[in-house]
Amino acid sequence: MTTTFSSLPVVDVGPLGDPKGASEGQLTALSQRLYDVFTTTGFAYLTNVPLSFNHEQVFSMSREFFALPQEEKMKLAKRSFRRSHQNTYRGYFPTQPELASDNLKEGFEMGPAVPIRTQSTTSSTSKFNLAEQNVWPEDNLLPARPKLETLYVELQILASKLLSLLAVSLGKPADYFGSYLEDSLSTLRLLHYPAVESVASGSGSAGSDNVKLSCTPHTDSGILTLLHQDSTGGLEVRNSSGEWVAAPYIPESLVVNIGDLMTKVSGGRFVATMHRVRAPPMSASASAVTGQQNGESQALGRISVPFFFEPGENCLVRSVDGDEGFVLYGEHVRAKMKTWVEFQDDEDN
Ligand SMILES: O=C(O)CCC(=O)C(=O)O
Ligand SMILES: [Fe+2]
Repeated sequence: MTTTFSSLPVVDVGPLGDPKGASEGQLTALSQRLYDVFTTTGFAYLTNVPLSFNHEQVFSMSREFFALPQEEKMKLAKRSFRRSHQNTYRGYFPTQPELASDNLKEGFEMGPAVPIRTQSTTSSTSKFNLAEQNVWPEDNLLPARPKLETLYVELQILASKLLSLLAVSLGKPADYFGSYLEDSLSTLRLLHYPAVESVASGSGSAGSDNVKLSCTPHTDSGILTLLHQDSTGGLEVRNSSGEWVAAPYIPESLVVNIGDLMTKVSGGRFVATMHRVRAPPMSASASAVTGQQNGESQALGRISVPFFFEPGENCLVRSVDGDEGFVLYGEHVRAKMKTWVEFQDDEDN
């Protein structure tokens, strides 16, 4: 159950990056701490994360992508946006102001760089190929590509370390989630929320319900999300009293949260907490996509970079209590996609 928290807890995961390896005592303490936060808030900040890129580097990789001319981004559009394209799951999605003005975001999604070889058992009737290869801009239009690929690998390693700790916290061996790593489909998503004209800077309190949103209230559908957010702010998390609690920027931290499927896996112990993102005001200057112009920072919105840890398509996902049957991850994600705005078009999934 979510609790009536009024701020998100901070978890120092420094020991995970210790080159000498974390001690047994440190791992036990971290495992217990993660259990505590995921059974109460379902959300936390992670500090001292073992990644080679700092925030400025991550956000500049992302800005590099969004600063590409729209026609270059549209060359990478998923098939729901460009019928002639082959890519269905990876690639670019543009903003959809008509379909979803309260979900105003453009994004670029990448999966593993190494091709997935295992044949899917869930794809025969679906038009989505979850195991498809990444798409990238031509030539040297995106020099950040190798860094993004490295970031992906490092986030996958961090997620797998966190999963080991969670397994132990649930009374299972540290390698209990090993099968989730096989042909894992994890997604690194670059998101840009354009600034919205009608939003005054600093308007409305975090608790207010009457606010303009750029990402509607939702729970994440999968296992675990690791989020880089820039200093614009706007992420809010709902507590058990229904209040929206601000999750402001903490320099160099990642936000971590539990997805719906992990709630099932944990036998209902871990909570997938509802969250939303407020529309960035025009005066937000943290994440100018095109950078400095005439010496002034351009107010172009918010950048965030969620990494969704996803098992392989054929992974059997079941409760640690062994009492609820199982779901194939591929089936789970295909069912969820029908509800996501960036996969909507006029055909069935
Ligand atoms: O941009 C954010 O801070 C959150 C994004 C998010 O919740 C999502 O993509 O699932
Ligand atoms: Fe989310």
